[in-house]
Amino acid sequence: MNESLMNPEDCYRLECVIGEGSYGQVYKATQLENGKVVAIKIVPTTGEIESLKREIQILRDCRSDNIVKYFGSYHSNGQLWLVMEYCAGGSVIDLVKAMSFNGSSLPEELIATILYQTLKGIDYMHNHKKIHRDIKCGNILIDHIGNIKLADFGVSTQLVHTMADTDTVIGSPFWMSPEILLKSRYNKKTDIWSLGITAIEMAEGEPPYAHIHPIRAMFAIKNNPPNSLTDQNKWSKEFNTFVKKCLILDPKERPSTKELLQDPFFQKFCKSREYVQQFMIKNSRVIENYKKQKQNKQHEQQFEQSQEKGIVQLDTLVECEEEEDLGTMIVNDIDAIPMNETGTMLEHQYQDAEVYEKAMNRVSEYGLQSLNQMRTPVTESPFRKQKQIEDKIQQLTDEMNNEIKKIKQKYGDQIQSLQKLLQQKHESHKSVHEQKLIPQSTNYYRQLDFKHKTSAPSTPVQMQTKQKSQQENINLENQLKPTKFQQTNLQKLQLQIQNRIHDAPKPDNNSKILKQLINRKN
Ligand SMILES: Nc1ncnc2c1ncn2[C@@H]1O[C@H](COP(=O)(O)OP(=O)(O)OP(=O)(O)O)[C@@H](O)[C@H]1O
Repeated sequence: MNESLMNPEDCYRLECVIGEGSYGQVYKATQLENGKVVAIKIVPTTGEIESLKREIQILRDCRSDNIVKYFGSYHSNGQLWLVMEYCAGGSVIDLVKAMSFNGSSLPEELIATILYQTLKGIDYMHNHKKIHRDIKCGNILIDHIGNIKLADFGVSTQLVHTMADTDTVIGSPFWMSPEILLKSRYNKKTDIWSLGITAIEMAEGEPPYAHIHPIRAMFAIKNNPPNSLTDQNKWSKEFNTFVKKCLILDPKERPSTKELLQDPFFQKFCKSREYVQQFMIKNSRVIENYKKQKQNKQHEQQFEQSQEKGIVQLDTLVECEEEEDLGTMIVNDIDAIPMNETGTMLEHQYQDAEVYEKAMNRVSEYGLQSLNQMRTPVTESPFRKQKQIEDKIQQLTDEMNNEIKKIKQKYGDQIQSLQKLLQQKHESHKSVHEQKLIPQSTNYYRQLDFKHKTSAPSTPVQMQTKQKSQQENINLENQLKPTKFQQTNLQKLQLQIQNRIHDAPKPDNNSKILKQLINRKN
Protein backbone atom coordinates (compact mmCIF):
# COMPACT_ATOMS: atom_id res chain seq x y z
CA MET A 1 0.00 0.00 0.00
CA ASN A 2 1.33 3.40 -0.90
CA GLU A 3 -0.24 5.88 1.43
CA SER A 4 0.93 9.46 1.81
CA LEU A 5 3.02 10.45 4.81
CA MET A 6 1.79 14.06 4.68
CA ASN A 7 -0.34 15.25 7.56
CA PRO A 8 -3.91 14.94 6.21
CA GLU A 9 -5.05 17.73 8.55
CA ASP A 10 -2.95 20.13 6.43
CA CYS A 11 -4.92 19.09 3.35
CA TYR A 12 -8.48 18.56 4.60
CA ARG A 13 -10.88 20.16 7.06
CA LEU A 14 -13.27 17.66 8.68
CA GLU A 15 -16.81 19.06 8.62
CA CYS A 16 -19.00 16.50 10.34
CA VAL A 17 -19.47 12.77 10.93
CA ILE A 18 -21.70 11.21 8.26
CA GLY A 19 -21.52 7.57 9.22
CA GLU A 20 -19.97 4.94 11.36
CA GLY A 21 -18.71 1.50 10.49
CA SER A 22 -17.34 -1.33 12.59
CA TYR A 23 -13.87 0.10 12.93
CA GLY A 24 -14.07 3.85 12.40
CA GLN A 25 -16.03 6.87 11.37
CA VAL A 26 -16.75 8.46 8.00
CA TYR A 27 -16.52 12.28 7.78
CA LYS A 28 -17.67 14.84 5.30
CA ALA A 29 -14.59 17.00 4.66
CA THR A 30 -13.35 19.88 2.51
CA GLN A 31 -10.15 19.78 0.52
CA LEU A 32 -8.39 23.01 1.57
CA GLU A 33 -6.62 23.52 -1.74
CA ASN A 34 -9.74 23.74 -3.91
CA GLY A 35 -12.80 23.62 -1.60
CA LYS A 36 -13.86 20.24 -3.01
CA VAL A 37 -16.12 18.18 -0.72
CA VAL A 38 -14.95 14.61 -0.05
CA ALA A 39 -15.73 11.72 2.30
CA ILE A 40 -12.97 10.47 4.61
CA LYS A 41 -13.02 7.18 6.44
CA ILE A 42 -10.74 7.32 9.50
CA VAL A 43 -9.66 4.18 11.29
CA PRO A 44 -7.33 4.14 14.33
CA THR A 45 -4.32 2.02 13.46
CA THR A 46 -4.28 0.50 16.93
CA GLY A 47 -7.25 -1.63 15.93
CA GLU A 48 -8.12 -3.70 12.92
CA ILE A 49 -6.88 -1.96 9.77
CA GLU A 50 -6.54 -4.93 7.45
CA SER A 51 -10.03 -4.38 6.04
CA LEU A 52 -9.29 -0.69 5.34
CA LYS A 53 -6.01 -1.61 3.64
CA ARG A 54 -7.90 -4.14 1.54
CA GLU A 55 -10.52 -1.52 0.73
CA ILE A 56 -7.83 0.97 -0.39
CA GLN A 57 -6.17 -1.70 -2.51
CA ILE A 58 -9.40 -2.59 -4.31
CA LEU A 59 -10.69 0.99 -4.66
CA ARG A 60 -7.50 2.41 -6.16
CA ASP A 61 -7.76 -0.09 -9.04
CA CYS A 62 -11.42 0.58 -9.80
CA ARG A 63 -12.54 3.11 -12.42
CA SER A 64 -16.29 2.87 -12.77
CA ASP A 65 -19.13 5.38 -12.52
CA ASN A 66 -20.89 2.92 -10.24
CA ILE A 67 -18.07 2.48 -7.75
CA VAL A 68 -17.19 5.16 -5.25
CA LYS A 69 -14.02 6.97 -6.38
CA TYR A 70 -10.76 6.77 -4.45
CA PHE A 71 -8.70 9.96 -4.02
CA GLY A 72 -5.86 8.84 -1.75
CA SER A 73 -4.93 7.65 1.72
CA TYR A 74 -2.86 8.99 4.60
CA HIS A 75 -1.21 7.47 7.61
CA SER A 76 -0.75 9.94 10.42
CA ASN A 77 -0.95 10.17 14.21
CA GLY A 78 -2.00 6.57 14.65
CA GLN A 79 -4.82 6.91 12.12
CA LEU A 80 -5.38 5.71 8.60
CA TRP A 81 -7.41 8.11 6.42
CA LEU A 82 -9.14 6.93 3.26
CA VAL A 83 -10.23 9.88 1.08
CA MET A 84 -13.02 9.12 -1.37
CA GLU A 85 -15.82 10.63 -3.40
CA TYR A 86 -18.59 12.18 -1.27
CA CYS A 87 -22.08 10.80 -1.97
CA ALA A 88 -24.49 13.44 -0.68
CA GLY A 89 -27.58 11.20 -0.91
CA GLY A 90 -26.17 8.81 1.72
CA SER A 91 -26.70 5.06 1.68
CA VAL A 92 -29.71 3.21 0.25
CA ILE A 93 -30.38 1.72 3.69
CA ASP A 94 -31.18 5.22 5.00
CA LEU A 95 -33.58 5.74 2.11
CA VAL A 96 -35.28 2.36 2.66
CA LYS A 97 -35.56 2.91 6.44
CA ALA A 98 -36.79 6.50 6.02
CA MET A 99 -39.54 5.38 3.66
CA SER A 100 -40.67 2.49 5.86
CA PHE A 101 -40.45 4.84 8.88
CA ASN A 102 -42.91 7.00 6.91
CA GLY A 103 -45.19 3.99 6.29
CA SER A 104 -44.34 3.59 2.60
CA SER A 105 -41.98 1.53 0.47
CA LEU A 106 -39.76 2.23 -2.54
CA PRO A 107 -41.53 2.21 -5.93
CA GLU A 108 -40.53 -0.57 -8.32
CA GLU A 109 -39.01 1.96 -10.76
CA LEU A 110 -36.62 3.19 -8.07
CA ILE A 111 -35.73 -0.36 -6.96
CA ALA A 112 -35.02 -1.32 -10.60
CA THR A 113 -32.88 1.77 -11.20
CA ILE A 114 -30.80 1.26 -8.04
CA LEU A 115 -30.36 -2.46 -8.73
CA TYR A 116 -29.38 -1.85 -12.34
CA GLN A 117 -26.64 0.64 -11.50
CA THR A 118 -25.42 -1.55 -8.62
CA LEU A 119 -25.30 -4.48 -11.00
CA LYS A 120 -23.15 -2.40 -13.36
CA GLY A 121 -20.73 -1.76 -10.47
CA ILE A 122 -20.64 -5.49 -9.66
CA ASP A 123 -20.18 -6.30 -13.35
CA TYR A 124 -17.13 -4.01 -13.44
CA MET A 125 -15.65 -5.78 -10.42
CA HIS A 126 -16.31 -9.26 -11.78
CA ASN A 127 -14.72 -8.28 -15.09
CA HIS A 128 -11.63 -7.31 -13.13
CA LYS A 129 -11.62 -10.57 -11.17
CA LYS A 130 -12.84 -9.04 -7.93
CA ILE A 131 -15.68 -10.20 -5.67
CA HIS A 132 -17.36 -7.63 -3.43
CA ARG A 133 -18.70 -10.22 -0.89
CA ASP A 134 -20.75 -7.65 1.04
CA ILE A 135 -23.52 -6.39 -1.27
CA LYS A 136 -26.38 -4.89 0.78
CA CYS A 137 -28.35 -1.60 0.95
CA GLY A 138 -25.92 -0.28 3.57
CA ASN A 139 -23.07 -0.47 1.05
CA ILE A 140 -24.84 1.23 -1.86
CA LEU A 141 -24.52 5.04 -1.94
CA ILE A 142 -26.38 7.76 -3.86
CA ASP A 143 -24.58 10.90 -5.03
CA HIS A 144 -26.05 14.41 -5.36
CA ILE A 145 -27.21 13.86 -8.95
CA GLY A 146 -28.78 10.45 -8.45
CA ASN A 147 -25.89 8.18 -9.47
CA ILE A 148 -25.67 4.90 -7.60
CA LYS A 149 -22.24 3.84 -6.28
CA LEU A 150 -21.04 0.64 -4.75
CA ALA A 151 -18.98 1.23 -1.58
CA ASP A 152 -17.31 -0.51 1.36
CA PHE A 153 -14.76 -2.87 -0.09
CA GLY A 154 -13.40 -3.88 3.29
CA VAL A 155 -14.13 -7.55 2.70
CA SER A 156 -13.79 -7.61 -1.08
CA THR A 157 -11.35 -10.03 -2.54
CA GLN A 158 -9.12 -10.37 -5.55
CA LEU A 159 -9.62 -13.71 -7.24
CA VAL A 160 -6.24 -15.24 -7.76
CA HIS A 161 -7.56 -18.28 -9.60
CA THR A 162 -11.21 -18.84 -10.23
CA MET A 163 -12.34 -19.73 -6.73
CA ALA A 164 -12.06 -17.85 -3.48
CA ASP A 165 -10.56 -19.07 -0.24
CA THR A 166 -13.06 -21.61 0.98
CA ASP A 167 -12.26 -21.54 4.68
CA THR A 168 -13.36 -18.00 5.28
CA VAL A 169 -16.99 -17.11 5.92
CA ILE A 170 -17.27 -13.47 5.07
CA GLY A 171 -19.99 -10.85 4.62
CA SER A 172 -23.10 -9.84 6.52
CA PRO A 173 -25.08 -12.84 7.80
CA PHE A 174 -28.52 -12.11 6.32
CA TRP A 175 -27.11 -11.43 2.84
CA MET A 176 -24.71 -14.40 2.79
CA SER A 177 -25.14 -16.99 0.09
CA PRO A 178 -25.82 -20.63 1.09
CA GLU A 179 -22.60 -21.74 -0.65
CA ILE A 180 -20.59 -19.44 1.62
CA LEU A 181 -22.45 -20.65 4.70
CA LEU A 182 -22.00 -24.27 3.61
CA LYS A 183 -18.28 -23.61 3.20
CA SER A 184 -18.49 -24.91 -0.35
CA ARG A 185 -16.20 -23.45 -2.95
CA TYR A 186 -17.70 -20.16 -3.99
CA ASN A 187 -17.17 -17.69 -6.80
CA LYS A 188 -18.42 -14.31 -7.97
CA LYS A 189 -22.01 -15.64 -8.15
CA THR A 190 -22.13 -15.13 -4.40
CA ASP A 191 -22.54 -11.38 -5.15
CA ILE A 192 -25.62 -12.18 -7.29
CA TRP A 193 -27.23 -13.99 -4.34
CA SER A 194 -26.57 -10.98 -2.10
CA LEU A 195 -28.04 -8.70 -4.78
CA GLY A 196 -31.25 -10.79 -4.69
CA ILE A 197 -31.40 -10.38 -0.90
CA THR A 198 -30.71 -6.63 -1.35
CA ALA A 199 -33.70 -6.48 -3.76
CA ILE A 200 -35.91 -8.03 -1.04
CA GLU A 201 -34.42 -5.58 1.49
CA MET A 202 -35.39 -2.64 -0.75
CA ALA A 203 -38.91 -3.95 -1.30
CA GLU A 204 -39.69 -5.15 2.23
CA GLY A 205 -37.50 -2.89 4.37
CA GLU A 206 -35.31 -5.73 5.65
CA PRO A 207 -33.72 -8.97 4.46
CA PRO A 208 -35.31 -12.39 5.13
CA TYR A 209 -34.82 -13.74 8.67
CA ALA A 210 -33.97 -10.22 9.94
CA HIS A 211 -36.24 -10.80 12.93
CA ILE A 212 -34.22 -13.74 14.25
CA HIS A 213 -30.81 -13.85 15.86
CA PRO A 214 -28.06 -13.55 13.20
CA ILE A 215 -26.43 -16.83 14.17
CA ARG A 216 -29.74 -18.63 13.91
CA ALA A 217 -30.39 -16.80 10.63
CA MET A 218 -27.17 -18.24 9.21
CA PHE A 219 -28.42 -21.72 9.96
CA ALA A 220 -31.90 -20.90 8.70
CA ILE A 221 -30.43 -19.70 5.37
CA LYS A 222 -28.42 -22.94 5.12
CA ASN A 223 -31.43 -25.12 5.89
CA ASN A 224 -34.22 -23.14 4.31
CA PRO A 225 -32.77 -20.62 1.87
CA PRO A 226 -35.05 -17.73 0.87
CA ASN A 227 -36.12 -17.89 -2.77
CA SER A 228 -38.62 -15.08 -3.41
CA LEU A 229 -40.31 -11.90 -2.23
CA THR A 230 -42.69 -12.49 0.68
CA ASP A 231 -45.81 -10.88 -0.82
CA GLN A 232 -45.54 -11.76 -4.48
CA ASN A 233 -48.92 -10.21 -5.33
CA LYS A 234 -47.66 -6.79 -4.36
CA TRP A 235 -45.02 -6.72 -7.11
CA SER A 236 -44.80 -7.11 -10.88
CA LYS A 237 -44.19 -10.48 -12.53
CA GLU A 238 -40.82 -9.16 -13.78
CA PHE A 239 -39.62 -8.16 -10.30
CA ASN A 240 -40.69 -11.52 -8.81
CA THR A 241 -38.86 -13.40 -11.57
CA PHE A 242 -35.72 -11.26 -11.17
CA VAL A 243 -35.52 -11.99 -7.42
CA LYS A 244 -36.09 -15.71 -7.99
CA LYS A 245 -33.27 -15.79 -10.56
CA CYS A 246 -30.80 -14.15 -8.15
CA LEU A 247 -31.76 -16.64 -5.45
CA ILE A 248 -31.20 -19.81 -7.47
CA LEU A 249 -29.49 -22.19 -5.08
CA ASP A 250 -26.93 -23.66 -7.48
CA PRO A 251 -24.36 -20.94 -8.28
CA LYS A 252 -23.78 -22.54 -11.70
CA GLU A 253 -27.45 -22.04 -12.56
CA ARG A 254 -27.55 -18.55 -11.12
CA PRO A 255 -27.26 -15.90 -13.86
CA SER A 256 -24.16 -13.77 -14.32
CA THR A 257 -24.07 -9.96 -14.18
CA LYS A 258 -24.06 -9.83 -18.00
CA GLU A 259 -27.23 -11.93 -18.23
CA LEU A 260 -28.99 -9.99 -15.48
CA LEU A 261 -28.23 -6.60 -17.06
CA GLN A 262 -30.49 -7.73 -19.95
CA ASP A 263 -33.31 -8.78 -17.62
CA PRO A 264 -36.90 -7.76 -18.60
CA PHE A 265 -37.29 -6.24 -15.12
CA PHE A 266 -34.78 -3.53 -16.04
CA GLN A 267 -36.14 -3.13 -19.54
CA LYS A 268 -39.57 -2.40 -18.12
CA PHE A 269 -38.86 -0.44 -14.93
CA CYS A 270 -35.35 1.04 -15.04
CA LYS A 271 -35.23 4.86 -15.17
CA SER A 272 -32.51 7.50 -15.44
CA ARG A 273 -30.34 8.97 -12.70
CA GLU A 274 -32.56 12.13 -12.91
CA TYR A 275 -35.48 10.01 -11.72
CA VAL A 276 -33.47 8.97 -8.63
CA GLN A 277 -32.43 12.59 -8.05
CA GLN A 278 -36.06 13.79 -8.28
CA PHE A 279 -37.18 11.07 -5.89
CA MET A 280 -34.50 12.13 -3.40
CA ILE A 281 -35.49 15.79 -3.65
CA LYS A 282 -39.19 14.99 -3.28
CA ASN A 283 -38.57 12.89 -0.18
CA SER A 284 -35.73 14.94 1.30
CA ARG A 285 -37.74 16.00 4.36
CA VAL A 286 -38.72 12.40 5.21
CA ILE A 287 -35.09 11.29 4.77
CA GLU A 288 -33.71 14.19 6.84
CA ASN A 289 -36.21 13.52 9.66
CA TYR A 290 -35.24 9.88 9.74
CA LYS A 291 -31.50 10.70 9.72
CA LYS A 292 -31.93 13.21 12.55
CA GLN A 293 -33.76 10.63 14.65
CA LYS A 294 -31.08 8.05 13.90
CA GLN A 295 -28.32 10.54 14.74
CA ASN A 296 -29.92 11.50 18.06
CA LYS A 297 -30.22 7.87 18.97
CA GLN A 298 -26.58 7.30 18.07
CA HIS A 299 -25.48 10.33 20.10
CA GLU A 300 -27.34 9.03 23.14
CA GLN A 301 -25.71 5.64 22.75
CA GLN A 302 -22.28 7.15 22.17
CA PHE A 303 -22.68 9.37 25.20
CA GLU A 304 -23.49 6.36 27.34
CA GLN A 305 -20.56 4.49 25.84
CA SER A 306 -18.21 7.44 26.38
CA GLN A 307 -18.75 6.97 30.11
CA GLU A 308 -16.99 3.66 29.63
CA LYS A 309 -13.23 3.92 29.46
CA GLY A 310 -10.63 3.33 26.71
CA ILE A 311 -10.67 0.24 24.54
CA VAL A 312 -13.68 -1.92 25.15
CA GLN A 313 -12.53 -5.48 25.53
CA LEU A 314 -14.99 -7.99 24.25
CA ASP A 315 -15.63 -9.52 27.62
CA THR A 316 -16.64 -6.18 29.09
CA LEU A 317 -20.39 -6.04 29.14
CA VAL A 318 -21.66 -2.71 27.86
CA GLU A 319 -25.04 -1.76 26.58
CA CYS A 320 -25.23 -2.64 22.94
CA GLU A 321 -26.74 -0.32 20.37
CA GLU A 322 -29.68 -1.60 18.45
CA GLU A 323 -28.12 -2.65 15.20
CA GLU A 324 -30.02 -1.88 12.08
CA ASP A 325 -27.36 -3.03 9.73
CA LEU A 326 -25.69 -5.94 11.42
CA GLY A 327 -22.34 -5.10 9.97
CA THR A 328 -19.94 -7.34 8.25
CA MET A 329 -18.37 -10.38 9.80
CA ILE A 330 -15.39 -12.51 9.09
CA VAL A 331 -15.38 -15.92 10.72
CA ASN A 332 -12.68 -18.38 9.99
CA ASP A 333 -14.48 -21.38 11.38
CA ILE A 334 -18.23 -21.15 11.34
CA ASP A 335 -18.50 -24.70 12.68
CA ALA A 336 -17.03 -23.48 15.93
CA ILE A 337 -20.50 -22.13 16.65
CA PRO A 338 -22.36 -25.23 17.79
CA MET A 339 -26.02 -25.43 16.81
CA ASN A 340 -28.43 -28.15 15.83
CA GLU A 341 -30.37 -28.38 12.60
CA THR A 342 -33.19 -26.08 13.70
CA GLY A 343 -30.82 -23.40 14.84
CA THR A 344 -31.11 -24.15 18.55
CA MET A 345 -27.82 -23.83 20.32
CA LEU A 346 -26.34 -27.15 21.32
CA GLU A 347 -24.52 -27.84 24.50
CA HIS A 348 -21.07 -26.35 24.05
CA GLN A 349 -18.20 -28.36 22.70
CA TYR A 350 -15.64 -25.87 23.92
CA GLN A 351 -13.14 -27.31 26.37
CA ASP A 352 -13.34 -24.27 28.57
CA ALA A 353 -16.96 -23.67 29.53
CA GLU A 354 -16.24 -20.13 30.63
CA VAL A 355 -14.65 -19.19 27.31
CA TYR A 356 -17.67 -20.56 25.49
CA GLU A 357 -20.07 -18.74 27.78
CA LYS A 358 -18.23 -15.46 27.21
CA ALA A 359 -18.16 -15.93 23.45
CA MET A 360 -21.90 -16.51 23.35
CA ASN A 361 -22.55 -13.56 25.64
CA ARG A 362 -20.49 -11.39 23.36
CA VAL A 363 -22.46 -12.49 20.35
CA SER A 364 -25.76 -11.69 21.99
CA GLU A 365 -24.42 -8.38 23.35
CA TYR A 366 -22.62 -7.08 20.27
CA GLY A 367 -23.93 -9.09 17.39
CA LEU A 368 -21.72 -11.07 15.13
CA GLN A 369 -19.06 -8.42 14.82
CA SER A 370 -17.90 -9.47 18.24
CA LEU A 371 -16.60 -12.70 16.78
CA ASN A 372 -13.79 -10.66 15.29
CA GLN A 373 -10.83 -10.34 17.61
CA MET A 374 -11.17 -6.91 19.11
CA ARG A 375 -13.63 -4.09 19.00
CA THR A 376 -11.87 -0.75 19.09
CA PRO A 377 -13.55 2.46 20.09
CA VAL A 378 -14.43 4.79 17.25
CA THR A 379 -12.17 7.79 16.72
CA GLU A 380 -12.88 10.59 19.18
CA SER A 381 -14.30 13.45 17.14
CA PRO A 382 -14.40 17.10 18.26
CA PHE A 383 -17.94 17.41 16.87
CA ARG A 384 -19.14 14.52 18.93
CA LYS A 385 -17.38 15.79 22.03
CA GLN A 386 -18.96 19.23 21.64
CA LYS A 387 -22.38 17.66 21.14
CA GLN A 388 -21.87 15.53 24.25
CA ILE A 389 -21.05 18.60 26.35
CA GLU A 390 -24.03 20.50 24.97
CA ASP A 391 -26.30 17.54 25.66
CA LYS A 392 -24.96 17.24 29.22
CA ILE A 393 -25.55 20.94 29.92
CA GLN A 394 -29.04 20.68 28.49
CA GLN A 395 -29.72 17.62 30.60
CA LEU A 396 -28.52 19.36 33.79
CA THR A 397 -30.52 22.49 33.02
CA ASP A 398 -33.64 20.40 32.52
CA GLU A 399 -32.96 18.59 35.78
CA MET A 400 -32.58 21.87 37.67
CA ASN A 401 -35.71 23.34 36.20
CA ASN A 402 -37.60 20.25 37.23
CA GLU A 403 -36.27 20.47 40.79
CA ILE A 404 -37.29 24.13 41.07
CA LYS A 405 -40.71 23.31 39.74
CA LYS A 406 -41.07 20.48 42.25
CA ILE A 407 -40.00 22.68 45.21
CA LYS A 408 -42.35 25.42 44.13
CA GLN A 409 -45.19 22.98 43.77
CA LYS A 410 -44.50 21.35 47.11
CA TYR A 411 -44.02 24.48 49.22
CA GLY A 412 -46.33 26.73 47.24
CA ASP A 413 -49.32 24.70 48.44
CA GLN A 414 -48.07 24.78 52.04
CA ILE A 415 -47.60 28.56 51.97
CA GLN A 416 -51.07 29.02 50.60
CA SER A 417 -52.67 26.85 53.26
CA LEU A 418 -50.67 28.60 56.04
CA GLN A 419 -51.70 31.98 54.74
CA LYS A 420 -55.29 30.81 54.81
CA LEU A 421 -54.85 29.68 58.42
CA LEU A 422 -53.37 33.04 59.37
CA GLN A 423 -56.28 34.80 57.77
CA GLN A 424 -58.71 32.65 59.73
CA LYS A 425 -56.93 33.43 63.01
CA HIS A 426 -56.98 37.07 62.18
CA GLU A 427 -60.73 36.88 61.50
CA SER A 428 -61.44 35.18 64.87
CA HIS A 429 -59.24 37.70 66.62
CA LYS A 430 -61.23 40.55 65.01
CA SER A 431 -64.55 39.02 66.02
CA VAL A 432 -63.49 38.92 69.73
CA HIS A 433 -62.69 42.66 69.52
CA GLU A 434 -66.02 43.37 67.96
CA GLN A 435 -67.87 41.42 70.69
CA LYS A 436 -66.12 43.43 73.44
CA LEU A 437 -66.64 46.70 71.59
CA ILE A 438 -62.97 47.35 71.84
CA PRO A 439 -61.83 49.85 69.20
CA GLN A 440 -59.67 48.23 66.59
CA SER A 441 -56.02 48.99 66.74
CA THR A 442 -53.01 47.29 65.37
CA ASN A 443 -51.48 46.90 68.84
CA TYR A 444 -53.77 45.26 71.34
CA TYR A 445 -51.56 46.01 74.39
CA ARG A 446 -51.58 49.70 73.55
CA GLN A 447 -55.37 49.59 73.55
CA LEU A 448 -55.46 48.05 77.02
CA ASP A 449 -53.07 50.68 78.34
CA PHE A 450 -55.15 53.43 76.81
CA LYS A 451 -58.34 52.01 78.40
CA HIS A 452 -56.64 51.74 81.72
CA LYS A 453 -55.50 55.35 81.67
CA THR A 454 -58.72 56.87 80.34
CA SER A 455 -61.02 55.09 82.78
CA ALA A 456 -59.61 55.65 86.29
CA PRO A 457 -62.24 54.37 88.89
CA SER A 458 -63.83 56.80 91.31
CA THR A 459 -66.88 55.10 92.95
CA PRO A 460 -66.98 51.54 94.41
CA VAL A 461 -69.42 50.57 91.66
CA GLN A 462 -67.05 52.01 89.13
CA MET A 463 -64.19 50.18 90.88
CA GLN A 464 -66.14 46.95 90.69
CA THR A 465 -66.97 47.47 87.03
CA LYS A 466 -63.37 48.35 86.30
CA GLN A 467 -62.07 45.28 88.11
CA LYS A 468 -64.55 43.16 86.22
CA SER A 469 -63.49 44.74 82.98
CA GLN A 470 -59.83 44.27 83.87
CA GLN A 471 -60.46 40.60 84.62
CA GLU A 472 -62.22 40.24 81.31
CA ASN A 473 -59.30 41.86 79.54
CA ILE A 474 -56.85 39.54 81.27
CA ASN A 475 -58.97 36.59 80.19
CA LEU A 476 -59.06 37.87 76.67
CA GLU A 477 -55.34 38.46 76.73
CA ASN A 478 -54.77 34.88 77.93
CA GLN A 479 -57.08 33.65 75.27
CA LEU A 480 -55.16 35.50 72.57
CA LYS A 481 -51.69 34.49 73.78
CA PRO A 482 -51.59 31.05 72.08
CA THR A 483 -53.01 32.60 68.91
CA LYS A 484 -50.22 35.15 68.91
CA PHE A 485 -47.66 32.43 69.57
CA GLN A 486 -49.07 30.35 66.73
CA GLN A 487 -48.98 33.35 64.46
CA THR A 488 -45.28 33.96 65.21
CA ASN A 489 -44.53 30.30 64.51
CA LEU A 490 -46.39 30.36 61.23
CA GLN A 491 -44.51 33.45 60.15
CA LYS A 492 -41.23 31.76 61.02
CA LEU A 493 -42.22 28.72 58.99
CA GLN A 494 -43.22 30.84 56.04
CA LEU A 495 -39.86 32.60 56.20
CA GLN A 496 -38.05 29.26 56.26
CA ILE A 497 -39.97 28.06 53.20
CA GLN A 498 -39.24 31.25 51.33
CA ASN A 499 -35.54 30.87 52.16
CA ARG A 500 -35.56 27.32 50.84
CA ILE A 501 -37.10 28.44 47.57
CA HIS A 502 -34.53 31.17 47.36
CA ASP A 503 -31.71 28.69 48.00
CA ALA A 504 -32.96 26.24 45.36
CA PRO A 505 -30.65 26.00 42.28
CA LYS A 506 -31.46 28.36 39.40
CA PRO A 507 -30.91 27.33 35.75
CA ASP A 508 -28.41 30.09 35.14
CA ASN A 509 -26.61 29.61 38.44
CA ASN A 510 -22.87 29.08 38.49
CA SER A 511 -20.85 25.94 37.86
CA LYS A 512 -20.86 25.05 41.55
CA ILE A 513 -24.48 23.96 41.29
CA LEU A 514 -23.76 22.12 38.04
CA LYS A 515 -20.98 20.25 39.84
CA GLN A 516 -23.26 19.45 42.77
CA LEU A 517 -25.79 17.94 40.39
CA ILE A 518 -23.12 16.00 38.49
CA ASN A 519 -21.72 14.63 41.76
CA ARG A 520 -25.14 13.72 42.98
CA LYS A 521 -25.92 12.01 39.65
CA ASN A 522 -22.67 10.02 39.79
N1 LIG B 1 -18.27 8.09 0.24
C1 LIG B 1 -19.26 8.31 1.09
N2 LIG B 1 -20.11 9.34 0.91
C2 LIG B 1 -21.15 9.56 1.76
N3 LIG B 1 -21.42 8.77 2.83
C3 LIG B 1 -20.61 7.72 3.06
C4 LIG B 1 -19.49 7.43 2.21
N4 LIG B 1 -18.89 6.33 2.69
C5 LIG B 1 -19.58 5.93 3.75
N5 LIG B 1 -20.61 6.76 4.00
C6 LIG B 1 -21.59 6.69 5.11
O1 LIG B 1 -20.93 6.19 6.23
C7 LIG B 1 -21.55 4.99 6.70
C8 LIG B 1 -20.49 4.07 7.26
O2 LIG B 1 -19.72 3.55 6.24
P1 LIG B 1 -18.67 2.38 6.45
O3 LIG B 1 -18.25 1.91 5.13
O4 LIG B 1 -17.60 2.83 7.38
O5 LIG B 1 -19.41 1.29 7.31
P2 LIG B 1 -20.61 0.30 7.01
O6 LIG B 1 -20.47 -0.28 5.67
O7 LIG B 1 -21.92 0.97 7.28
O8 LIG B 1 -20.38 -0.74 8.17
P3 LIG B 1 -19.47 -2.03 8.17
O9 LIG B 1 -18.07 -1.59 7.88
O10 LIG B 1 -19.64 -2.53 9.54
O11 LIG B 1 -20.04 -2.95 7.12
C9 LIG B 1 -22.29 4.45 5.48
O12 LIG B 1 -23.40 3.67 5.87
C10 LIG B 1 -22.72 5.73 4.77
O13 LIG B 1 -23.93 6.22 5.30
